[in-house]
Amino acid sequence: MRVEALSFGYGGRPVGREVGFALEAGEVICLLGPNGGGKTTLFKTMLGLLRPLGGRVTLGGEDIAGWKRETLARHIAYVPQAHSAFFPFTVRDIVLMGRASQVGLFATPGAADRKAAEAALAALGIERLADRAYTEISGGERQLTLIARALAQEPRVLVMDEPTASLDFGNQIRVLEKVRGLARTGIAVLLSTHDPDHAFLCADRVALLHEGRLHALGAPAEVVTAEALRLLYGVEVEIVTLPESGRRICVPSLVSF
Ligand SMILES: Nc1ncnc2c1ncn2[C@@H]1O[C@H](COP(=O)(O)OP(=O)(O)OP(=O)(O)O)[C@@H](O)[C@H]1O
Repeated sequence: MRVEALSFGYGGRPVGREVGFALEAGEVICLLGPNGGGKTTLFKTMLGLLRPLGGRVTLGGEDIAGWKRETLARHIAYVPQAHSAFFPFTVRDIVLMGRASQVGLFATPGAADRKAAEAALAALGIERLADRAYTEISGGERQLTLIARALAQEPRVLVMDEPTASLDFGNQIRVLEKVRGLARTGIAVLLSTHDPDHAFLCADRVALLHEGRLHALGAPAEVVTAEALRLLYGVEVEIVTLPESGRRICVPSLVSF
């Protein structure tokens, strides 16, 4: 998938300008940027939910602007920020809805669809929630359900908006592991996060969105620096390399200490 000189925003008012990058099969790109920085707006534009103010988004060389919703959904899955629920569908039904792009919105799901849904529930370790109402589970459990729904879709590209935001520490790590596993199967993953350590844990490349522009894009060690985090978030951070593993971690400091 390619994003080419993309400008995006609402009602003709740009939030981001001239953003360009290619998301390759089998890679994970982490998008970092401050609150209100335009990450969700970029994603919605990449998914064809918002019309670009300039530039274009292509998949397999074709501009997605002319694609029907169903065609898009056959290739790209979206995990939105965990939302509140209104209809008491079961978790299994929500995950099965991920198959709608494969079977058609009003077609009855077949055995293969049910199998894909069960496999997605198992992959996220939430089989025990399958018969619970989506309106009666926790925010983190909803997030896991939405990820399972995206998996059931069997997409080429997976766009995830802060997929770890409402998860407990264990589930954050398990979801990042899952993301790496998906990339190994050839899926291209773009995810936003507010935790730069997550970029160190799971990203092949990191993109920084600053004041509506792509400030940097590259290997985590090159892009996630103390200077960059100061610029993005206005805080002091030390990047420490662990002696045994060579892994990097971010250690923020409190100014008043
Ligand atoms: N529907 C909308 N109409 C008009 N402006 C919007 C709309 N949604 C968001 N915005 C504005 O667009 C800007 C970018 O918002 P966006 O949600 O893309 O940021 P974000 O990086 O995803 O933020 P966060 O990290 O807080 O989720 C913000 O200034 C926001 O107020």
